[in-house]
Amino acid sequence: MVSDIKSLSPLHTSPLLYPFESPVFSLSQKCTPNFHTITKFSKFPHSDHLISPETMAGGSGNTSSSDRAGGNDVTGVNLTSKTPIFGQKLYVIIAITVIIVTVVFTLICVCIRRNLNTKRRRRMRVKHSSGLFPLVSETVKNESVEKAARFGVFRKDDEKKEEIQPIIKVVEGKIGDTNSGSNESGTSRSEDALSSVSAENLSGFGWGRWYGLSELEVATVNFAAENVIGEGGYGIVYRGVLRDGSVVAVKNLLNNKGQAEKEFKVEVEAIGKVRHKNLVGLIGFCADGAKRLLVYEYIDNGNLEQWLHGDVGPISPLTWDIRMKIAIGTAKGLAYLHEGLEPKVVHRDVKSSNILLDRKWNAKVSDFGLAKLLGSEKSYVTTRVMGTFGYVSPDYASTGMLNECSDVYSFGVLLMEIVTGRSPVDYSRAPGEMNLVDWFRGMVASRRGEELLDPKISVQPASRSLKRVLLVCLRCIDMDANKRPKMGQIVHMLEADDFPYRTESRPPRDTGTLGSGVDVASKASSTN
Ligand SMILES: Nc1ncnc2c1ncn2[C@@H]1O[C@H](COP(=O)(O)OP(=O)(O)OP(=O)(O)O)[C@@H](O)[C@H]1O
Repeated sequence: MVSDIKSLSPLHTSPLLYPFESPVFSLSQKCTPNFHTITKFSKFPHSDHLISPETMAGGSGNTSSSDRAGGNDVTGVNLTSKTPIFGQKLYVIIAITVIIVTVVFTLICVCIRRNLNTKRRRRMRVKHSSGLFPLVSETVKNESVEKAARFGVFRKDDEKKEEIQPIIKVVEGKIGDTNSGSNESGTSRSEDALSSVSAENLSGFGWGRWYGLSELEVATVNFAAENVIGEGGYGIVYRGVLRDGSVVAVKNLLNNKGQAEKEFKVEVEAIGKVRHKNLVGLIGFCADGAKRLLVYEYIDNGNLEQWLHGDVGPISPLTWDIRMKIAIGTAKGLAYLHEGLEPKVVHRDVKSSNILLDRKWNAKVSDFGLAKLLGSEKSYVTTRVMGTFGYVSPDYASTGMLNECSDVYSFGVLLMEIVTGRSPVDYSRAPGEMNLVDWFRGMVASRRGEELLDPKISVQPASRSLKRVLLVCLRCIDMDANKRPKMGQIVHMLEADDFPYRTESRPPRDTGTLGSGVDVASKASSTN
């Protein structure tokens, strides 16, 4: 027994552990006296004040004096003796206690640490959130930016650009001369005036930037095929990325018998200085030898023709409201050309492939290659008939006399295309439906206006809204060019909610002119 005790580590003889040993040192006893007693006991085993070793040893009384003298009289600390706790031996209980205390302590530490980390993270989240939009994880953000860049969808400062775009800058002073007169055919005097503008003195225009050919070659990777956006009658359009990272559209004009030079000058003259939210901005140019290139702001969502006639599935993403937004935007762009500039600009090629769209479905009128300038003192210019089949007004086609009313007619056809989803001329349709204008008039005249709606529009507009738009279409294609509304009026008609009802309440004379959609249809048909 004694040898057993001797072999025990000091920990086992620690007086603090005595309370587990005997009822004498039970936990119910006050701590201090016990501690004091125990300490004293270990130092002075014979003290009178001490509880006898016999008592501590459970009354065995077998402890030798030598043991006591050596300070090892720990008979009361028999670690192998059984305790009342589940009948376990003391050292087992001690070991379990030590383990439990260690585990609990570790758990507490872990909990405190975790709590601190969560608080710190919460603080960071609040710091980075504006509260206006949900936070996106960096991985997702990077992925979408990369994807966008790969597909040329947008760049970071696109939003900023959009805020800058709506600035309307009126052309300062006249550009070139304009003319009118029924004796001229072919090249007009305005074109003659334009031809005096050489590539070398373009810098005198005071707008845009002169790009070096090499700069545009780098931007388009040597005019690589994979950067081709599309090809029109006047050149190939490429997507390019300039040195500063901005994305542009570069039109490489075809140099066909000096055509490039001509188109170049016309575009530069017509829209060089013009800035309007609904007109594609011409931001610069390049003239190098015989080569002529135009640099435009890049519009990232294709053109209206693709969205109306492309493969978009059974339901078009172009809802009625989006279509109206596009129509109104286009009308505003044209209204600016006709009514906001001096000399006014007649576009001459209004059609769906020339209406570019951004990601917010803002319409941007593009392709001013056929544009004509028309001074306020002239009511028309006579010129070669140019434009696109199906959109050209019959009066201009038959006389060659051009003014803004021709654009209004083309806009009317475009609006029909927007409503119906049909092309102006479609040979794949039944004979009575090949020509959109004729079919459209006939349908409205027979009070079948509702059937005109593009079946790919999932949610039908209110009949009142549809009627209003049908009416605008018919007014734009009036056979009497002078009766067609101005583009500014068209903007108001399309934007006004109660337009048809206001006109219905007009006196009979006016009703005869405007009337309801159906009345006008009958009138329009009869004038045809
Ligand atoms: N600034 C631009 N941003 C993005 N795409 C453009 C831009 N300008 C033109 N495009 C696209 O390039 C293509 C060719 O345009 P372009 O104006 O040369 O010809 P078009 O209008 O298609 O045909 P047309 O010669 O009969 O007028 C079109 O698909 C058009 O959508």
